[in-house]
Amino acid sequence: MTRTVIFDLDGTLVDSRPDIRAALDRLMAARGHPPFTLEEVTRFIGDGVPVLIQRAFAARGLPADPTALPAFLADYEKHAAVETRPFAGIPEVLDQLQAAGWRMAVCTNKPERAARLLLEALGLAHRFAALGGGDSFPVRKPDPAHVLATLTAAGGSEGRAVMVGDHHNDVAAGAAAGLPAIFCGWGYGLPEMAGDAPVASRPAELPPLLASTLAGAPSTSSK
Ligand SMILES: O=C(O)COP(=O)(O)O
Ligand SMILES: [Mg+2]
Repeated sequence: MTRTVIFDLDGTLVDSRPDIRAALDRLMAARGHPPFTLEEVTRFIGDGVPVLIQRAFAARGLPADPTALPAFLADYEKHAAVETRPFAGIPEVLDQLQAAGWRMAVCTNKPERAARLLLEALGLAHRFAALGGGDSFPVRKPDPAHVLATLTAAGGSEGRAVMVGDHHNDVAAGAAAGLPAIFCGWGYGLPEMAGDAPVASRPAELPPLLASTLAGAPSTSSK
């Protein structure tokens, strides 16, 4: 029976911070505000673009602006793959997992259209059986329904799936969905966000860790 790995996107498969930061800085510059540091932007990422914008505006003491989200997205979608690249080792890991028969999906809080454009620009889109974006379903991570809907769309089954991500939202959504999770130490999350999840410190550790994590997980499905 097929095994499925559900990957988070930002901070897990791709280092998207430079282009998120650039689009955010253009948004702020248009309002007469200075750019953010990479560290500031790192803390804004993880809960989707609407929250990213809220955090950026709050950091500059700006009131909410309903025009900011569509302006950011229109700009970011055009420039999502200028500097964004897969983390070193990720393409090889995807090759290995595919060869080992793993089905792969992406469950990201990034809006679906931007995520799809980015994966296509990087030549990675064809790898994934499903893409669940931050606006694909009525809920998003840490809500487990986001993970489960992505798993269903990929044709996977709950007892044979693992969630892989770099943020507390990924670990929490996986756990609440009944899926074991692996925390990616190379991403944007703080180390304590791993909780009890096993930690991969670099992408090459993922294939063996995925196999052992799934083997050690209680089976919740006979499908
Ligand atoms: O868009 C975000 O804030 C985070 O996206 P991710 O879920 O792929 O990490
Ligand atoms: Mg992430």
